[in-house]
Amino acid sequence: MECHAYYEGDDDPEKCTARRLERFELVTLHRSMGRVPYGVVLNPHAERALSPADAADRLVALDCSWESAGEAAFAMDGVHRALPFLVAANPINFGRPFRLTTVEALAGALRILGEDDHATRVLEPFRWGETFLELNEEPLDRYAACADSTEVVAVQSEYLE
Ligand SMILES: C[S@@+](CC[C@H](N)C(=O)[O-])C[C@H]1O[C@@H](n2cnc3c(N)ncnc32)[C@H](O)[C@@H]1O
Repeated sequence: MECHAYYEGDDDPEKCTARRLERFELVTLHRSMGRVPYGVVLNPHAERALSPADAADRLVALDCSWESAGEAAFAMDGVHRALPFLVAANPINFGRPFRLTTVEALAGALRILGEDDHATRVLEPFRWGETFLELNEEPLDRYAACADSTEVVAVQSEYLE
């Protein structure tokens, strides 16, 4: 699975997970929207939740600050999908649902799509990376066993109750 990110460059470069992934050759960063390839776009505003039915060979994230991650920022072409309830393990938003870093979003998506080894690999450069998979092990296993987005949303509703 190819991992891509559009890099907006408005977040603290020291803490930016996409830049770190690029250094480890685990993601391809694009600095122009026009160069972002077509794929499954990880978009928290998308209507449909990601599920194993989303046969994908390319994931695309938008790396920017949360302040500029409004709906309009996700202007790239592709199949837009939101990640279901998952909890952040990064130190800035630890324990907070839905507000994932770029690497957590990519890893969560890879796990839901059955690419477990790849998910582990992208998290390796982060000291809290393993914690993300541990914290979310049960929901990730359950989402990965779903047939489609409707089932994923049904599982998610149990965590939101
Ligand atoms: C807003 S950026 C913040 C990046 C952060 N500065 C970093 O260093 O990783 C996080 C990106 O991850 C993806 N993402 C995060 N949470 C998500 C969710 N709940 N559903 C879908 N995509 C999500 C989106 O592409 C989003 O733009």
